[in-house]
Amino acid sequence: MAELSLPAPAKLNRLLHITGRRADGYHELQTLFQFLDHGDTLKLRRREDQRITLTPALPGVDHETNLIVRAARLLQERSGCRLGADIALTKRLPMGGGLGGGSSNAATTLLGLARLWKLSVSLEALAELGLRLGADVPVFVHGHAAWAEGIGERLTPVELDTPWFVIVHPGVEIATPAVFGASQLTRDSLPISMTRALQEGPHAWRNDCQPTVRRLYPGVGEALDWLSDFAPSLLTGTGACVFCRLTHEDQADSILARVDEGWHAFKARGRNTSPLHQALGLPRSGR
Ligand SMILES: C[C@@](CO)(OP(=O)(O)O)[C@H](O)COP(=O)(O)OP(=O)(O)OC[C@H]1O[C@@H](n2ccc(N)nc2=O)[C@H](O)[C@@H]1O
Ligand SMILES: Nc1ncnc2c1ncn2[C@@H]1O[C@H](COP(=O)(O)OP(=O)(O)O)[C@@H](O)[C@H]1O
Repeated sequence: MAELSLPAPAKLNRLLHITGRRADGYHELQTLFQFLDHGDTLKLRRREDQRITLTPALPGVDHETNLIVRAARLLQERSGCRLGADIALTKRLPMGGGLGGGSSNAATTLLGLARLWKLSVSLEALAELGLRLGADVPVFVHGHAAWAEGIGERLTPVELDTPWFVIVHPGVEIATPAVFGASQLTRDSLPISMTRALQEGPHAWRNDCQPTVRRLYPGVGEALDWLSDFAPSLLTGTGACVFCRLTHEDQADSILARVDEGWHAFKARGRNTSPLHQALGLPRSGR
């Protein structure tokens, strides 16, 4: 096998609490991650030399800083592998949208190249490597919906409801550090147990970044208000995407038919097993 075509799915933060701030400035979170059956696609082709090529380039992202290239290089270094890859990216996820597209691209690169280069490396080791690229990478590597703590790397697999979602990107770019650096951000939510969060259920779930993001980016507030007329809506991650949960696909279709022109919107189904793991035929992660 010299070529693989693999999904890099989006994630949603179905709940996100900020419970503290570490000495290094990173924030302690409690969050529920779930995947969507919508995302980017990576085509990976093995090279016999060590070059990593990527097409097309992403606007505003240098080749060497692209998370796909960084993930490939880390894996070469960690494994001592002398092979390379030509990588073609079909980008569907908005960048900086809170859907974890960059992190998911990195995870797909790690798992895909490990397969293509026939490396014997555990998911645990790949997740550790991935964490160096971003706090969200480990959940994409492990591939199961999860309750996450720490900065998002301490994962407990969970089974969540798998409704339809409508996801709206209000055309606003949000840099994660800008939200985490905001003085008004709530950083002292009381930690709750995973059991309690799951018992309370989706109607009680909130995102602690939402009030700050609303204040800093009025366009996100407009999208939240608009979507909330159809169903309860939340911000994912630090935004800019907002989403609502629906029982039937036709409800999603009727919302999509009314979306504002300046907004990008799509429907997707929640998935507790990552489409990446399904495509690779991996058994459910044992953690
Ligand atoms: C908030 C979350 C929730 O899923 O999602 P996004 O909205 O970015 O997708 C993530 O934890 C984001 O993870 P990720 O996007 O990988 O962030 P990183 O690259 O590790 O961090 C970017 C910057 O955000 C801040 N940061 C990030 C994570 C965290 N727990 N505390 C932080 O303070 C730091 O300033 C860091 O330098
Ligand atoms: N392959 C990649 N895909 C998306 N973004 C990338 C990639 N490589 C680097 N980045 C950078 O990471 C930032 C965060 O991207 P992304 O993961 O899509 O958003 P978020 O963290 O909000 O979910 C982008 O704005 C971009 O500068």
